[in-house]
Amino acid sequence: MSFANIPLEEKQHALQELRIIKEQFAARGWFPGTSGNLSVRVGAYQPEQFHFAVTASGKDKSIHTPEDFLFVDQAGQPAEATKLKPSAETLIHAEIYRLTGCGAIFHVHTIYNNIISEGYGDTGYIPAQGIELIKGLGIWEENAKIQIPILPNFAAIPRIAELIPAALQQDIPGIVLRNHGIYAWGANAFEAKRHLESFEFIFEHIYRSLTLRG
Ligand SMILES: CSC[C@@H](O)[C@@H](O)C(=O)COP(=O)(O)O
Ligand SMILES: [Zn+2]
Repeated sequence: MSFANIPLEEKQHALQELRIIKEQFAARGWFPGTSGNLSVRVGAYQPEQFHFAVTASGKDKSIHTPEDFLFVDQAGQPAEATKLKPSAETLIHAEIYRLTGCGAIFHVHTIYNNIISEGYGDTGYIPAQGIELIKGLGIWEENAKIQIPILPNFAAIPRIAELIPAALQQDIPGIVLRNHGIYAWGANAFEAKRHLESFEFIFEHIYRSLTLRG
C-alpha cells in the first residue's frame, strides 16, 4: 500500500495516539534531556513495505508543537515532503516493525533500565522470575522465568539494527540497549504501553530487590 492510499483518518488517529502517549510519558519524566522516541504504524503491513509515524529528532518531548511527528517508510525515509528529521533511532523502529509486524514501538531512557542493563550487560540479558507484572507482557505461565535481551549501545544505529534479528526473544516484546534505554512494542499503542510499563516495573523490582539484599 502506498502512503498516499492510507486513509487520512488513520494517519490522524496515529498522530493523536502518539500525542497522548507522549504527554503521559513526559508527565512521568520518561523523556529526560529530549531522550526517547515513539512510533505508531499506519496502513497495511508487509515486511518489505510499511509506514509509521515517528517522533521528530531532538525535540523537547514534554511540550506539544505542530512539528512533533512525521511519517516515514520501512527504510526510515520521510514518506512525504517535510523539513523535520525523523528520530535518530528510526532504523531500530523500522527493523522491529519488519521483524515483528507490530503496531507501535515506544523507547524511553530511565534510571532503572539504564542501571539494570549495565548490571547485566555482560550476561546479555536481564533475567526475571516471580514478578507479577511479567503477566503484563502477556506471559501467564505460573512463576514464568524470562530473559530480556540486551544489545550493545553502539554509536552507529545501523550496527545496532543488524543485531536485532538474532537478539529477538519469542514472546518478549522488548529489547534493552545497554546503559541507554528500552524499546517495547505491541500490536497497538495500548499494548505497547502496557508492555513498557510492565518492563519498567520489572526493572525497578530487580533494582530494589538487589539493593535490599545488599
Ligand atoms: C539526548 S540523549 C538521547 C538520544 O541520544 C537518543 O538515544 C534518543 O533516545 C532520542 O533521540 P531522537 O533523535 O530525539 O529520537
Ligand atoms: Zn535513546
